[in-house]
Amino acid sequence: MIPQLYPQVPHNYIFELNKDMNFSSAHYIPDERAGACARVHGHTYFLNLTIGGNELDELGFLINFSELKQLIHGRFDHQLLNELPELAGRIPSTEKMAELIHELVQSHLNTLPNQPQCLQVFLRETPTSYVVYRGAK
Ligand SMILES: Nc1nc2c(c(=O)[nH]1)N=C([C@H](O)[C@H](O)COP(=O)(O)OP(=O)(O)OP(=O)(O)O)CN2
Ligand SMILES: [Zn+2]
Repeated sequence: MIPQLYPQVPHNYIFELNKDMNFSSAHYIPDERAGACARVHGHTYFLNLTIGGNELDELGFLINFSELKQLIHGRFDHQLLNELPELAGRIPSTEKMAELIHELVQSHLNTLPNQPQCLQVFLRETPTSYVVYRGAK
């Protein structure tokens, strides 16, 4: 995996966990204003998740790294994003994907007794294009 630089998120949590992963997906932007992106094409997305919290679980984890990978890579890798039920009614832009990933991760974190928080989603779609999403305040 190519080392990435991504912005740091300010917070006061004792622990900050970061998980990097790639997933390869096809998509299209269903509007002629998107030009060539209106045709089905693929990306190897790079994702960095930043999770914060003050309490660990009985394993000493804020959240198991592999749970985060399963939650996102397991769902989006080698899929046509436009056809996924999670994307129903949403355009699979980088912005909307980052927002959805934040929702999926935070929903999972909300089930954990130690209540970690998803502080930042960094989603790179191409070598020259990325989005940072931090959720509603
Ligand atoms: N704000 C957004 N603009 C665009 C998105 C998007 O998700 N949000 N997506 C696309 C296309 O899907 C495309 O795959 C990526 O666009 P782009 O960065 O223009 O891709 P290039 O590799 O051609 O970029 P260059 O820097 O010109 O090489 C379009 N816009
Ligand atoms: Zn694209």
